[in-house]
Amino acid sequence: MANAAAGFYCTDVQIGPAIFAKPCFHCIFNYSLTYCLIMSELNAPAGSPFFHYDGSQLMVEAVPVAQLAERFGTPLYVYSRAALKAAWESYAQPLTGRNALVCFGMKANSNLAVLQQFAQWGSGFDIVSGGELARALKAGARPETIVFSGVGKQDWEIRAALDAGVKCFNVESTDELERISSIASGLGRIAPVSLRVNPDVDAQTHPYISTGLKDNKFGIAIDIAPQVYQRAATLPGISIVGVDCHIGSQITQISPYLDALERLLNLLDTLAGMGITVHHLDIGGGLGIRYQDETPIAPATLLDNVFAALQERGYGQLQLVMEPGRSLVGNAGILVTRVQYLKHHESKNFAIVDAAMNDLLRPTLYDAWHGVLQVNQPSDGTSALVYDVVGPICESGDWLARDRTLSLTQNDLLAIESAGAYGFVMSGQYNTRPRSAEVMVDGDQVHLIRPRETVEELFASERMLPA
Ligand SMILES: Cc1ncc(COP(=O)(O)O)c(C=O)c1O
Ligand SMILES: N[C@@H](CCCC[NH3+])C(=O)O
Repeated sequence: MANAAAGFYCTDVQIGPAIFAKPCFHCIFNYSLTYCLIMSELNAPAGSPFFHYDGSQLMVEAVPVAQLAERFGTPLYVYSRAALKAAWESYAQPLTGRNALVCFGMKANSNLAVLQQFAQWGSGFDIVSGGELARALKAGARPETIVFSGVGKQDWEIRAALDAGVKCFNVESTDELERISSIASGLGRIAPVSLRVNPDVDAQTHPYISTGLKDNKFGIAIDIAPQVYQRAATLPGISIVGVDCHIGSQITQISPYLDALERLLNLLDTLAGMGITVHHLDIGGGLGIRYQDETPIAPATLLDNVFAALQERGYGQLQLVMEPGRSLVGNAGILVTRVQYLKHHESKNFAIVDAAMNDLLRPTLYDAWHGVLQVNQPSDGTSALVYDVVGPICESGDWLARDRTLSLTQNDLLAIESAGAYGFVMSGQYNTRPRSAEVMVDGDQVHLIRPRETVEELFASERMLPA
């Protein structure tokens, strides 16, 4: 691999589309090309080329994390642009030359700068609200690459999506279908529609993020899908363009995808028998990432299987749409936090940090495991203890990590790994805590992509009663 210091770039070697717009910091750190690509494909958290140690200092690309914490304060979300790009390429490369559209499931991370990068790389977007539509458009999304999912689309959101000219509505109920038709007809429009089918498949993930079982609120039961399509075909404001499903999130087995696909292909057969044909098949998002020791499925593996099944069943001409969220951003971000106090109870040691459940809700909500790194690895032999890393919020559920062996003193910095997906977007202001800042690192460049909220901003729009 070329040496960046000598003025060569990764784009000089044959790795498909250029992953790096800047000199390749992988090379600077003397990683091999194979290593870079394997790490990118596995989307590995710390230890990846994007978040790595230079001596005892944790770096994001070419920037020391401690420097970012000094400059912007903590808690702080930090994203690596190169990690985003590598994750994007893990989909884009296997899709080269294929009839496919990746629509980033932007609920995972909707910062405008993040959306802007994906839009520039050619991504479409999966949205679930009028707010997400506005964000996507602001960030440069092309409306014809936007699919609109969600069980509760409101009239104004349907109108906004029609006005924008989205690719399609992923319709999740018969009531919604009727409403979209009536709004579209009222506007003299035809709404492009794909039914989100609930295939009753167990995604083998956390129950809160499983969406394709018949007891989940999502989609239209596959048993009744043919009759709903039949109804759709008769409605004045509807044009049928696709079939859609999304069975859940943080999926690490391929079998649920293939089971769902099999059911969708059977449905396509039934529809064809009814004279209904579609332009695209949307298999949703859901690919998992490595938080701890999971073995995620590489997008290329899933795609090879999906395209093989489509060919075999005679649907090779369909456009394949995907809606990945977490796997595009999850391991491209960390949450940096500073230790405030250390506290030792008889049976527990607590590291009380300045980030909390309002900043990263996943541990509280799902018992989720996130890696914890010391931003400066101690060299002075500070003795390690087993800590619960907890926040300042008045809830016992306010924890970020449990039972971690760390060598800590007050004011040390920690990095919570795999925080790029469902991190900032799920943050709140509980306990009147301003939401954190977000920065994006690009090689040795640092961009503040969302300043920290101020306390005053938190209640600036509130009104007191007359005295
Ligand atoms: C309809 C839909 N599409 C895409 C996604 C993105 O999923 P993930 O982040 O698991 O890839 C979600 C969230 O689970 C979703 O609900
Ligand atoms: N918020 C979830 C994922 C939800 C997926 C949305 N359908 C998580 O943090 O894992």
